[in-house]
Amino acid sequence: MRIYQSEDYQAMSRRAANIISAQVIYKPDCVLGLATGGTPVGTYRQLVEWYKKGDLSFAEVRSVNLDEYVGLSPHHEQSYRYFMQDNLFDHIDIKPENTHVLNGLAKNPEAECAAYNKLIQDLGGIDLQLLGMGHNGHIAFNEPGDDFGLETHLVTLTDRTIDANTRFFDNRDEVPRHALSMGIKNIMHARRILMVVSGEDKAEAVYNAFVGPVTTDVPASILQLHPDVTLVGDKAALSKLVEAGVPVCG
Ligand SMILES: O=P(O)(O)OC[C@H]1O[C@](O)(CO)[C@@H](O)[C@@H]1O
Repeated sequence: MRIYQSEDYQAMSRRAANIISAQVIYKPDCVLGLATGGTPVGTYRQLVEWYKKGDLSFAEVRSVNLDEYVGLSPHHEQSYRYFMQDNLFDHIDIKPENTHVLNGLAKNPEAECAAYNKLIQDLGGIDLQLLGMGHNGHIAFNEPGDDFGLETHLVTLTDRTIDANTRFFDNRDEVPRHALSMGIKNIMHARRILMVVSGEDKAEAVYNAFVGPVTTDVPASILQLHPDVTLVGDKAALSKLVEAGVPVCG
């Protein structure tokens, strides 16, 4: 596992975008696993900037997103499909048919999840999976206690996640209670994993995930068992790791 410590959010975003760029340059038709949430926004902004400068092309890239809220249409401003269009897809040359986000309006969520697992397999698996992490150590919407063996599945969000995501909605009641999410098994099958973390409020989760025991209580702790993980964080988010003496690259 490699840990890169960046001065601040902007530097962290640039570093993460560099890693994604390298993946796209080395394998132009790679499969990128993409994430939503506040943390990767700066990474996407940087990728768009480089694309606009002509440094990068996504023309052959395929993408699969981690999760989607149940009940939100792709046009809802808080849906993850909307987020991806708004933050990345609408600004680069990725082909619309090559971008994949779970359908939160699927009549049969189980069939939607099964089809998504097959899609990932048919694409040849994920080359690089970008991840953020929740305060309770969740990755995608895999909440504490969820089975590590799950593939894409229907999730009931925890109160803590609903609280954390209320900032994106008008009020707490509007936050969906369910989501469709890739499972830990899908994530662990990605060839490479890139996690981005920012802010002091994530420091404890980062510590628990990478220094604590591997346990379903902290879903991200499973990443300790993945052979190719890169963690990119700002100083604040990595502060407890550094205090504990975990070696980090500058
Ligand atoms: O980057 P943020 O906004 O802190 O979110 C962290 C995590 O929470 C989620 O947004 C889901 O609640 C994930 O998609 C993300 O990895």
